[in-house]
Amino acid sequence: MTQFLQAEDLASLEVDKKIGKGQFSEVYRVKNKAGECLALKKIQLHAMKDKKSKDDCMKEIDLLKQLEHENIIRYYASFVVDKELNIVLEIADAGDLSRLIRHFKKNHRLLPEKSVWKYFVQISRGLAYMHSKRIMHRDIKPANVFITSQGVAKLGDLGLGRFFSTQTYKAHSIVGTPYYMSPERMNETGYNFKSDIWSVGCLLYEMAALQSPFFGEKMNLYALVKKIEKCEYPPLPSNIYSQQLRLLISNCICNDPNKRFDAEQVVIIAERMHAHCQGLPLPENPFQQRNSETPSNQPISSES
Ligand SMILES: Nc1ncnc2c1ncn2[C@@H]1O[C@H](COP(=O)(O)OP(=O)(O)OP(=O)(O)O)[C@@H](O)[C@H]1O
Repeated sequence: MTQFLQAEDLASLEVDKKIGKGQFSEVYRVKNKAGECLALKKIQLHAMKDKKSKDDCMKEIDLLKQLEHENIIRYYASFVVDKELNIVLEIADAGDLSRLIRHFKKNHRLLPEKSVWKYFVQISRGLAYMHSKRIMHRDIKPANVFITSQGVAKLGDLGLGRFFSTQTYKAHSIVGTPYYMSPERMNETGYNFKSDIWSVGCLLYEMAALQSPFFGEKMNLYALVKKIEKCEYPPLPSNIYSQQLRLLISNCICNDPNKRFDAEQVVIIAERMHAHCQGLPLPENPFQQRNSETPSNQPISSES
C-alpha cells in the first residue's frame, strides 16, 4: 500500500464519488496513483473546540496511524489543507453492521448465532488489539463496524468526537448514540477501557435482538438513563440463542466497570464460540474456575 506522507499527495488522489456525510465530515471514495480505492474523510477544522483540541486530535490521529490490524480500518495519512483536516483511510466496500441489522429486521428474520459470532469474533479481535495498544475506541456501535465484500468486519470511525465543539458534540451524541452509553459516561464519571466493553456488549446484544438493549418506543432521555443505570434490558430468547451468548452480554453490560470483562476475556469467549459454531471442538474455557473473580450476580460461564 502506497504511503501518503505529504499534503501534496492529496492532489494525486482521484475523487470517484462522495460516499457519505457525517455531522462534521464528508467522506469520498478516491483512487491513488496505483489505482487502489481508499476513503478520504474531510473534516472542517472550525468544528474543533479550540487550538488545544486540534493539537490533541492530530496526536490521536498519529496514534491511530500506528494501528495495523485486519479488523481495524487503517488510518494511512492525514494533513490539513485549506482549513480542512483530510484523513486517508482504508475503504470498506460493503456497508456497515447497522445496515445488516436493519436488513434482517425488515425481513423479520434473526441473524443466525453462527453469523453473530463470525462478526463478533472479528470485532472483539480488533478491540482487544486496540486496547493492547492502550487506545480506546470511544464510539462502538453498529454504524461504526464496517464490513467488506469478503465478509471481514472492521472497527472504524475511532472516536475523535471529543475534540469537536462541546455544544455540537453533546447535542449530536444525544441525537445519535445514547443507547450505547455506559452508566459512567452518563454520569460523566469518566470514559475508560471498560466503557468500550459496555458498548461492545450492547453491540453483541443488538446483533441478536436486532435492537439496542435499552431501546424503547417514544422513550425520553430520563427514562433511558434510568434503564441504563438499572441495567434493565429484555432477555434474549433462550430457545434461539445460547447461554454463552447471554452470559457474555451480561459480563459486558454490568453497572460496575470493575466487574466487566476486559477485551482479552471477551475475545477468548468469542473465539471459543466462533470455533464451536464452525463445528470445531470447543477450546478449554479459561474462566470456568474463576469463581473468586466472578461478579456475584453474574456467572461467568455454565457450559451446557
Ligand atoms: N472507511 C470508510 N469506508 C467506507 N465508508 C465509510 C468509511 N468511513 C466512513 N464511511 C461512510 O461515510 C459516511 C459518513 O461517515 P462519517 O464518519 O463522516 O460520519 P458518521 O460517523 O456517519 O456520522 P458522525 O460523524 O456525525 O457520527 C458513513 O455513512 C460511513 O458509513
